[in-house]
Amino acid sequence: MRIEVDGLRVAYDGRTVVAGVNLLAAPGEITGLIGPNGSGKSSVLRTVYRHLRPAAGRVLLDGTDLAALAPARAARHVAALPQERGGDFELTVREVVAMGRTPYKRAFAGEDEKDRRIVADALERVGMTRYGGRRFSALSGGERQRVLLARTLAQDPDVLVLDEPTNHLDVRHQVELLALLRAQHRTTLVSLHDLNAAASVCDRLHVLHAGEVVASGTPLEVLTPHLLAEVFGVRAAVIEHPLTGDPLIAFDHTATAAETPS
Ligand SMILES: Nc1ncnc2c1ncn2[C@@H]1O[C@H](COP(=O)(O)OP(=O)(O)OP(=O)(O)O)[C@@H](O)[C@H]1O
Repeated sequence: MRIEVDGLRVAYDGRTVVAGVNLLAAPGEITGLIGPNGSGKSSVLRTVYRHLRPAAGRVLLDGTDLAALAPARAARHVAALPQERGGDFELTVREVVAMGRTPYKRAFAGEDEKDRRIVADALERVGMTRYGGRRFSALSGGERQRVLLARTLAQDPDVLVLDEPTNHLDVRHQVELLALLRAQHRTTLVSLHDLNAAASVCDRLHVLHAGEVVASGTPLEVLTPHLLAEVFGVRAAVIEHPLTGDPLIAFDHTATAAETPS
C-alpha cells in the first residue's frame, strides 16, 4: 500500500511547525525522512500514525483518508514505532508483543494458535525470544526498542512507520534492524538521524528543513555536499562505500560548513 501526505500542516497550540508538506511512501519501498533537530520529522510521522490530527492536509492510504478509518481498521494497516517509547508497562515482554494482535481481536477474545505463532516469530526476528518472560520495564533502552519493534511486526501491517528506530541500539543491532526492515518488503516510512544508515537502507529520501520538504529523491540524488552544508550545516565529502557501493558520507569533524572557505 502507498502512503501519500498531501499538503500537510501540523501545529501545536496554534504554532505551525510543519507546513505544505507533500510526500510519498511507495508500496514496498523504504522511504526515509531526514532533517536537523526540530525540522518536523516526528510531527509528520505522528500524523501518519494518527497520534496527531493534521491542522490542514491529509494522509492518504492507497487514496483513502486515514483519518476516516476506524481505529482498529487503521491499526491493521499502519503500525508505528513512535519516539515516545514508554517504559512503565508492568507487562512481560511477550505480553507487550502480543498487544500487536489487538486490532485483530474481538473484545475479550483470547489468543489463538495463530496469534501465538506470530508473537513467537516476531520475538525471534528481533532476537528477543529468551526475554519473553521478563518484565518490559526491567529492560535496557535497546532491548525495549527491539521488543516494541516486535510488537509492530506482530501487528502485521501493510505500512510501518518508525521514528528513529535505531536509537539506543548498538551497532550490530542497528545493522540487524536495518536488514530486517529491508527484508520486510513492506511500505516503510522511517525517520533517521544516521545519514549513512539512511543512505544504505532507504530507496528514497525526503529532507525536512524548518517544517518544509526541501529535497526528495534517491540517497545519491539527495545527499550532496551542498545539501549537507545548507541543511545540516556540516562539511562532508560523499564517496562510494567500498563494500556496498552506497553513498557514504565522510564528515569533516574539524569544521562546520560555516567555517569552510568557499
Ligand atoms: N508536543 C509538542 N508541543 C509543542 N511543540 C512541539 C511538540 N512536539 C514538537 N514540537 C515542536 O515542533 C517542532 C518540530 O518538532 P519535531 O519533534 O517534529 O522535530 P524532529 O525533526 O522530529 O526533531 P528531532 O530530530 O529533534 O527529533 C519543534 O520546534 C518542536 O519544538
